[in-house]
Amino acid sequence: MSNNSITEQSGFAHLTDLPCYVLQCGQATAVISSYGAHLLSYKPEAEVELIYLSPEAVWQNNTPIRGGVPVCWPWFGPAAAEFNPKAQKLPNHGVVRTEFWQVIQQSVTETEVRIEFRIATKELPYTNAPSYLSLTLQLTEAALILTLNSDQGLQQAALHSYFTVDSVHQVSVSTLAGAYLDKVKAGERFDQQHPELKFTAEVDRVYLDTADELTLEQAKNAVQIAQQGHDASVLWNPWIEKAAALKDLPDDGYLDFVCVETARLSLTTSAPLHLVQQIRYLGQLE
Ligand SMILES: O=P(O)(O)OC[C@H]1O[C@H](O)[C@H](O)[C@@H](O)[C@@H]1O
Repeated sequence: MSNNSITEQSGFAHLTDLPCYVLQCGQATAVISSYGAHLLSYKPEAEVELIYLSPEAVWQNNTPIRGGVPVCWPWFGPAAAEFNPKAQKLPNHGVVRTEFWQVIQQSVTETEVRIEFRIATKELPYTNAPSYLSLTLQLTEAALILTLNSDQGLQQAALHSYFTVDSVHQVSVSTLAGAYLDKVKAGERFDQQHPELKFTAEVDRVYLDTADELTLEQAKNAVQIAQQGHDASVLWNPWIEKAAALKDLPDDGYLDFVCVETARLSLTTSAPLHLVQQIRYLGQLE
């Protein structure tokens, strides 16, 4: 008999009263909130946390949680004109980060623990919008898999994962190739020169046509990030000045995480969404 389980819990870390579900599969645990269907923690082993949550994150008053894995949908970043025909003031990264989602399925087996959240689209400011979004979290002993699904319609989406690191100065993400748009340089297009990206300044890059697998390596350990259904991966670290400007991040908080985001950003397709990010701990490095 396994001790695999799903348990409801009120609050996680300093986020008192936040409604959460704790999943356990063998030694692995994950914590996800129904607010934003927001993953807050993934520990493949008891003492190993892979996800960063800002100690200054808040969730009341329509604020998205800083850290974890925010779900960006149905647009990414500031809403493009296609999503915003009336040029309204719209939230960054869409509308589902600050909504409560419904749990529609839970299952616990010997090998996998799974929970599925769903949210129906409220009135969106544009036509040709999809009607729902669902997020499935699958936890096994070997990996955590997040999957976003929705029906047809114009939509962008991202699993905006914040990975915790010992020091941003000792992190690299590989294997990167091809073109990227550099949002730090007004979206200008560049070609990646090295297969590895190291963080030495603000990074906000949209890599187009990225590999299906990326590796986040730091001094002591490594994490594999496998993706499907994406047309881009976004790498982000706000660095010193932007971190200081973010109210819900400590000034030196930028040292403690990098974001590796699996995204679908195309504005020229209305195909149903199926976006997957799988996180696998590769363990201690020799
Ligand atoms: O502050 P947020 O709305 O959560 O956005 C945080 C960041 O998300 C993504 O990584 C974008 O590429 C960045 O431009 C943005 O600053």
